[in-house]
Amino acid sequence: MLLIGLTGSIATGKSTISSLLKSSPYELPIVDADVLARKVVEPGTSGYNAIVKYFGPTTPDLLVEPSDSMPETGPNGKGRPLNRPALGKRVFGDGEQLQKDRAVLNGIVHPAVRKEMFKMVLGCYLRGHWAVVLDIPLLFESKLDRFCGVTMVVAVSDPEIQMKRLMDRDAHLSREDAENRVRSQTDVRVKAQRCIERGEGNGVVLWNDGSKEELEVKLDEAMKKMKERSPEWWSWVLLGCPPLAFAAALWRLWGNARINQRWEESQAAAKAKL
Ligand SMILES: CC(C)(COP(=O)(O)OP(=O)(O)OC[C@H]1O[C@@H](n2cnc3c(N)ncnc32)[C@H](O)[C@@H]1O)[C@@H](O)C(=O)NCCC(=O)NCCS
Ligand SMILES: Nc1ncnc2c1ncn2[C@@H]1O[C@H](COP(=O)(O)OP(=O)(O)OP(=O)(O)O)[C@@H](O)[C@H]1O
Repeated sequence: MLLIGLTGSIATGKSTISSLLKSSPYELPIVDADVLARKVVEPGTSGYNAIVKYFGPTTPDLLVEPSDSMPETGPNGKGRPLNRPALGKRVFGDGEQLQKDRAVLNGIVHPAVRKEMFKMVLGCYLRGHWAVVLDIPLLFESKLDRFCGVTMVVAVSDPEIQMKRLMDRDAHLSREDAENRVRSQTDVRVKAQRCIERGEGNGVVLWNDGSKEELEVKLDEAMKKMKERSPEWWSWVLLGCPPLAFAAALWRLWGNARINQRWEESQAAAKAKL
């Protein structure tokens, strides 16, 4: 089964692409890291408890305010849900403390997300899907690209377009909040370059500065090429022969480790030149 790692930066169009891939003619299963990241911090989970313990004492508005519709102990007695915009203010940006707090939050959320992802991917493999889309904003940062047959980066070349789409969609964010969120991630053009350097067939960049219709056409071309390289019969062969599937996965891991080593060396060489 082909793992398609879909990434980009905030508001560059990942969800737009994943909803296209979910529907006809592709009808691919989607594993959405943002959705899982919400699930693993619901009241009562160990993720929720760890966040409340670490951030609670210094973040007075960490939980949703009690109200007529929100009891003090939460809707099911397990605590009130996290106030996500408040937690976002606490961790997004590039100050030292913000980076430290973000690393703590990532350390709580990411392992739980990876566990859920693994279960979902296994389910897709057992159902005989030829491919599954892993929609992961921090695909490269969390090194999950190692497991992907193809990485797909949705990027915009003009930062102003990204900022405008983010602020139009999330009207509650001030410009400063929006900039802090963008700055909390690797620049999307760097992700696009990294994707290109994976080479033909291993990396696809979808530039999304134009209209949604243009994006759809680009996606269609990319998916046609991908399907040619990874035909459906191959996923049935792998399903019928788990040792072969295991060997193919190891081969992929090794190939990706080499790709990533080349990228890190080129980044180090570029830094040394400065
Ligand atoms: C800080 C939180 C509570 C803010 O929640 P909010 O509902 O406002 O935003 P949401 O979760 O929808 O994220 C929106 C976008 O922000 C970006 N983002 C989220 N978390 C991070 C992070 N740790 N680092 C950089 N960018 C991030 C992603 O592009 C994401 O698509 C939330 O983003 C969070 O729990 N983040 C840590 C977990 C994480 O890394 N999630 C990303 C996928 S695993
Ligand atoms: N080509 C486009 N033209 C106009 N608007 C677009 C285009 N592509 C995406 N958008 C809009 O931009 C906003 C951000 O897109 P989307 O939600 O797909 O981004 P995302 O990368 O999934 O964001 P996040 O990282 O926050 O989950 C949405 O409101 C979407 O409708």
